[in-house]
Amino acid sequence: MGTILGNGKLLNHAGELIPVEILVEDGRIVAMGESIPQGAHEWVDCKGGLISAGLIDVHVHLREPGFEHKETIETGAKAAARGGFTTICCMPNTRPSIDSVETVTYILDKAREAGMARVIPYGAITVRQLGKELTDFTGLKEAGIFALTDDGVGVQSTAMMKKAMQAAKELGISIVAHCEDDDLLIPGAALHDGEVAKRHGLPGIPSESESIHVGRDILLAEQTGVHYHVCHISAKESVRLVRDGKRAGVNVTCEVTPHHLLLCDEDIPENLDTNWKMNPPLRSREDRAALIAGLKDGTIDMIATDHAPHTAEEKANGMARAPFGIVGSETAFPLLYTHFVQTGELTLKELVDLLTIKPAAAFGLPYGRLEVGAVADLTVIDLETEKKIDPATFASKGTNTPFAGWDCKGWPVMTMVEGKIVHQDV
Ligand SMILES: NC(=O)N[C@@H](CC(=O)O)C(=O)O
Ligand SMILES: [Zn+2]
Repeated sequence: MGTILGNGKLLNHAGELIPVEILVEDGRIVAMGESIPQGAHEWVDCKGGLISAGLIDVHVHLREPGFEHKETIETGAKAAARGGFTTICCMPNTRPSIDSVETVTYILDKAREAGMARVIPYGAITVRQLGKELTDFTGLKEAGIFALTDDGVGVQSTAMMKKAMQAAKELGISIVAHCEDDDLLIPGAALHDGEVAKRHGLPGIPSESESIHVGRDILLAEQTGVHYHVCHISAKESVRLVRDGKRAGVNVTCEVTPHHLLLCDEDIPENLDTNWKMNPPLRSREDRAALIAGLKDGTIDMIATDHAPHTAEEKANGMARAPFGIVGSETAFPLLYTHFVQTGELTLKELVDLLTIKPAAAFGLPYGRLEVGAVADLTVIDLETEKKIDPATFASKGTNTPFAGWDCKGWPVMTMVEGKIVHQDV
C-alpha cells in the first residue's frame, strides 16, 4: 500500500501548471498521471497546490553540537521541513567543529532520530577551522560528508587552500568557500562599506574582502581542477569573476541567498536593527542588481538560505557586537515566489530549478527530480493563500529575520522525505 498525493499541480517542461496525482511506494515515486485509481492506497489532498521535487538547501547552520541554545539538529531540520526543504547541508562552525568522523557520525545519528529533512553535514577543510592543518578528508568522506568548507571563516592561507583543493580533487570532493580576506576587515564593522555605513559613521566591510578570495580561488581551482563553489555571493565583482571563470572553463559554481537578492544596504532601518546584520552584509543597490543579473544569465547556479539562527539576547547587543546571521529556512520560498515569480522577474520553473535540480546537479546529489523512479522527496506549495511572515510561528529557535510582517504567497504546506510526510499543513 502506498500514498497518493492527489489533486496537485505539476510544472511541465513548458512551465505550465497541469493537474497531477503522484503515487509513492516504498520511498519512491512509482506513478504519475492525471488520475490514479485509489485502490488500497492512502490519499492525501494537495488542494490544488504545486507539487515540486523537494527543495534542497546547501547552506544551513544547525548549531549542534555546541550551540544548542541557538538551534538543534531537530529544530533546524524541522524548520527546513516546514520551509519545503527535504535536503539540507549543515555547516561545520559548531563546537567542536565538524572536523572529525565522530562529529559527522553524531550529526547523522541525531538527524536520523529527528526524522525530518535529510541532513548532510559538511566537513571542515581545516582542523577546528583554524586554517593551520587540513582535516582527514578521506575519513570525512567515508563518514558521509557533503563537501568540504570552513564556512563561518575564510581560508586565509593561499597555500593551504591550494593544498586543500589538490587533495579534494584527488578524492572527488567539492571545495566550498566562505570568501573573506581577514586582512581587509575592521573590527566591529557590520555593514557594507558604502554610503549607508558612511552616513551612520560606521566602519564598513569592503566588497574586496569577498571578491579577492573569489578571484584567488578560481585561479587555484583552474590549476587544480577541483569543483569549487562560492558560498553566499554578494558583491558585483565576485559575480563578474565567477562569470569569467565559467567562460574560461573553470569548474566553479556559486549560490546566492534570498536576502541578498531581496535587500540592499539602503533598506536597513535607521535604528540599525541587528536582524539586518549578516555576513556577507547587504551590499549596494548595484550589487543587488548584479546578483539578479547573474541569477538570470546562469552565472549564479542556485539559491541557498544561509539559515543562521541566533538568540534574541545575542542579537540585542547592538550592530557592532551582535553576531552575524539571519534565519531563512521557513521564509525562503514564499519570499522568492512573491518577489521574483509574482513580479515576473523569474518564472516559477526557474525558481523551482534554482532550489532543486540545479543544486543537485552542481554537487551530484541523487535528488531534485520529479519523475517515476526518483526518491519520493516532495514539496507541496500553496500558491494562492497570502499570509504574513510571523517569526512566532517558526519551528526554528531563531526568530532573527528582517522579513517579519512581510505579506507572501507560496507557502509550503506539505513536505515528504523518502515517502514519509514530515510536515503537513494542508
Ligand atoms: N552568515 C552569517 O551571517 N553567519 C554565519 C557564519 C558566517 O558565515 O559568517 C553564522 O554561523 O552565524
Ligand atoms: Zn558563510
